[in-house]
Amino acid sequence: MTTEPAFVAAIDQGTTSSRCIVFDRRGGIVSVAQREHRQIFPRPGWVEHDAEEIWANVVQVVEEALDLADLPRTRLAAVGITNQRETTLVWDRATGRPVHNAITWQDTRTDELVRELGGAVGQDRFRERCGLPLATYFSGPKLRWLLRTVPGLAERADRGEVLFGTMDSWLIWKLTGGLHITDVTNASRTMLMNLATLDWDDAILAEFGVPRAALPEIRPSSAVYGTATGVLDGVPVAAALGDQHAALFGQTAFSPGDIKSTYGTGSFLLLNTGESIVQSGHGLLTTVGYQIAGQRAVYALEGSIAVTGSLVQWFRDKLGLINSAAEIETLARTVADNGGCYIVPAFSGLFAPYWRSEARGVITGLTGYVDKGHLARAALEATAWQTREVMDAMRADTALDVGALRVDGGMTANNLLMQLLADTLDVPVTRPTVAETTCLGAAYAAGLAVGYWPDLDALRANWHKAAEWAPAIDPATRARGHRKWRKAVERSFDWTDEDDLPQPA
Ligand SMILES: Nc1ncnc2c1ncn2[C@@H]1O[C@H](COP(=O)(O)OP(=O)(O)O)[C@@H](O)[C@H]1O
Ligand SMILES: O=P(O)(O)OC[C@H](O)CO
Repeated sequence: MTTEPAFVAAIDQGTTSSRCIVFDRRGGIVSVAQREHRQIFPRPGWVEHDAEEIWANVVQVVEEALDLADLPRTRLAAVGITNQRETTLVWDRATGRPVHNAITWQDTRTDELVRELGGAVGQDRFRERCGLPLATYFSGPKLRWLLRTVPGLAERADRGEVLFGTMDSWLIWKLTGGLHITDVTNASRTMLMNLATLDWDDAILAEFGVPRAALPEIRPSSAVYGTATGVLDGVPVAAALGDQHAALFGQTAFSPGDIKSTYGTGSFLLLNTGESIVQSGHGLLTTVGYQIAGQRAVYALEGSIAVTGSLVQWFRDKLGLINSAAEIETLARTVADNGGCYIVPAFSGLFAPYWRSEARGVITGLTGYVDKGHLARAALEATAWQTREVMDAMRADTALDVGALRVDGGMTANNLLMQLLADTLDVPVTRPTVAETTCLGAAYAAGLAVGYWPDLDALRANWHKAAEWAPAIDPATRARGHRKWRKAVERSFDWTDEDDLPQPA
């Protein structure tokens, strides 16, 4: 029996669960294990995670995935990490204990602090250096909140006694027994990293009141950081990427103009812009796509959409119109079109390209003719139109020829949605054979770092199209739909008022 390392593992530490997948050399899935963790809601708008619980889950899913594959850890050539982005943790350097629960990316407790940091100049004050608008979404404001709020923490951070990290850093620290590292993609979501130098930006650090002593070393996404101890004893820890960046890598979107969209609870489009740092004039984020050790970073433009799959969950859990997410397709297929109805799911404002926190959801175009089938269809169309607006922004920001859209994520099981996307975008939509592109991307980056895969071409050769949808509606129908969608979006604006009561979590 051979004992050569012949597999690569990926750990995906997501918003609702942690997973481990073992892959073979063709990028095929050998085993999967997954565990959910608690969502902690201390107050309306606050969402925390217990980092110790997450670590315990990670250990369990790694053990389970190895057991299921019937593999000892010695058969792993490397492990790669991918993670929910922006979620912020501070822990004690000496004890390794978190000083506070992790503050997640959806948490809006820094609303006021963000307005204060923006001052008269507003949300784009730091954009040129870090690629991001000032928003509660990113790690920097969350870290500032912790340093200001937890008694004695700022002084301890100055003395280097406590460490900041996103979930990649936490897992690398735990896996390696004490290396304090992050990768360029995760660092690019903090607001604290300068996109051009790929180092922490001293001027921003000073404004946010963050000492360098608390920050991890920034490394490429694909590089050997160290060797694991404990559950993966002896296995090289060789990659880290934010989950959306990992999906870009897993889709082998390595050339400028390549674009992927991941359809889960929300949706995230990333467009590879090569070595160019493209500043968006149309509401997109500039971010690092990935960096391979010894090479220059590859940048990306990102369009983040807050609500897509969660609208389907709302149909199921709050309206009771369907029993499962998949049933939305059956219901939407009972009608030929949306019956004039449009849904803008601005449940907590609108992200890209609008960034309107005061917007709220609307259902518009209602007549007595509209039935639940039309509503279901409008819900799917909302995902398509939101994607279209992000792609339009990408086209406006770059001269890149955006070809087919590579899709992945839970919603891509919906074939009607895939056709609606192709019709709305007027580009082909392709779905790969391996839908787990996030884990696959982390595995690819780790395998590349240890020579398990020789180069990007070997990874490209692993990508196979499972299905493709071509645009099939006439331009006049598309244009009419677009016009109506824009009118519907405008009706969602300016909804919240100063004296609105906070909504319970
Ligand atoms: N057949 C389907 N049609 C439409 N939406 C779906 C379908 N299957 C799953 N979803 C939606 O996809 C989301 C789950 O996708 P997943 O990739 O697991 O998300 P995440 O990684 O964000 O948890 C849920 O919001 C669910 O409502
Ligand atoms: O864990 P997910 O899949 O919900 O992704 C979260 C994103 O990384 C947030 O930016």
